[in-house]
Amino acid sequence: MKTLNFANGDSIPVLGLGTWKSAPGEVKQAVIEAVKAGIRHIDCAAIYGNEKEIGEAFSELFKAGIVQRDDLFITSKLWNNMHHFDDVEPALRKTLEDLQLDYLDLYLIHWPVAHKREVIHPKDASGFLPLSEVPLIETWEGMLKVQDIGLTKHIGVSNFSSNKLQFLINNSRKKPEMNQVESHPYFNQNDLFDFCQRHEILFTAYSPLGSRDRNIEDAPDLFSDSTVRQIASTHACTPAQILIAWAINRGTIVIPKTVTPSRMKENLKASEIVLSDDEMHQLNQLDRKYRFIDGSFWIKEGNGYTLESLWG
Ligand SMILES: NC(=O)C1=CN([C@@H]2O[C@H](COP(=O)(O)OP(=O)(O)OC[C@H]3O[C@@H](n4cnc5c(N)ncnc54)[C@H](OP(=O)(O)O)[C@@H]3O)[C@@H](O)[C@H]2O)C=CC1
Ligand SMILES: O=C1CO[C@H](CO)[C@@H](O)[C@@H]1O
Repeated sequence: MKTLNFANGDSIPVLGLGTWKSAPGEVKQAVIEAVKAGIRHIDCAAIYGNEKEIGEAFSELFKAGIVQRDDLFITSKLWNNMHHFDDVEPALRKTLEDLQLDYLDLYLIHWPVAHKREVIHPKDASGFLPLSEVPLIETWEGMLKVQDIGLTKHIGVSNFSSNKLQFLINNSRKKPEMNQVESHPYFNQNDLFDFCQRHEILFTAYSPLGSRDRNIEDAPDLFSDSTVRQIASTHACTPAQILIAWAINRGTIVIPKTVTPSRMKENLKASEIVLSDDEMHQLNQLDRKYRFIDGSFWIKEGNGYTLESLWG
């Protein structure tokens, strides 16, 4: 499996398994099947509500000797209600307990949005905390601490704009090692990707297939796109494989979610597809700045967040 490297030489497999929406009752088997198929990178988050079951999968895989801990690259994310400096370590310890691990490979701040500790999903403005009260730099200091004490090898962020990354670069002793954001040919995020490359920050593309299990009303369908289909037919592969190959050929990490074993193999195989410069150009031309995760769920009247302040 192809990998990219962190500054210290540690590697991350370019293809990972997403686990959002992988339901209790299916996610354990999905992770076991994925690892058996050869996937070595699993993307988790406390908010996905399935880390306990994923932990059972890891425990079984290790006990059966199918892989060892250091064969896997495991990511998780700090939820928005644990942004205070003193909350970061307990949040990560809970994730480690659920995943039955001693350390993570990568821990990310999930969103540049803060909630009150007791509020997981705010219904209105009263559940939020303004960033002036819990500045992102405070949360980032908490991330540095959990890395220093060995609970995670690498630290980074998710859903951060270049301005927010620049702020951490300017104001901290260590910059994020990863930014995980939405990216696919309808929203290629070229500028943000360039920024990350210039600053040696790795870039992970989430929802690379268009978050298809959410059935978003009026959403465009990447699989029906005529350019994607035509390139798929040239390579005798599926549209999903072209979308994954596009992400990998341009130098990003990509984390398609699936609970279907045949798709795990299909997605893994996509990492071997080499796209020509012309094919990459055609796919890059498809950009229409379309977000399947538009962040509007964070904007509540009077909470101080706007789409401009979220993504800008
Ligand atoms: N940091 C963040 O804020 C976010 C992170 N993420 C991460 O990124 C991951 C992926 O994004 P997500 O939004 O889940 O959506 P994806 O774009 O990965 O789409 C997942 C859907 O595609 C289907 N699928 C997967 N492979 C294939 C294939 N080869 N052929 C046809 N259909 C396929 C899956 O079906 P099935 O499972 O039924 O096989 C599922 O319905 C998440 O699971 C999560 O780990 C996602 C959103 C936000
Ligand atoms: O990773 C993600 C999926 O789940 C979360 C909501 O429950 C999203 O906010 C987030 O972007």
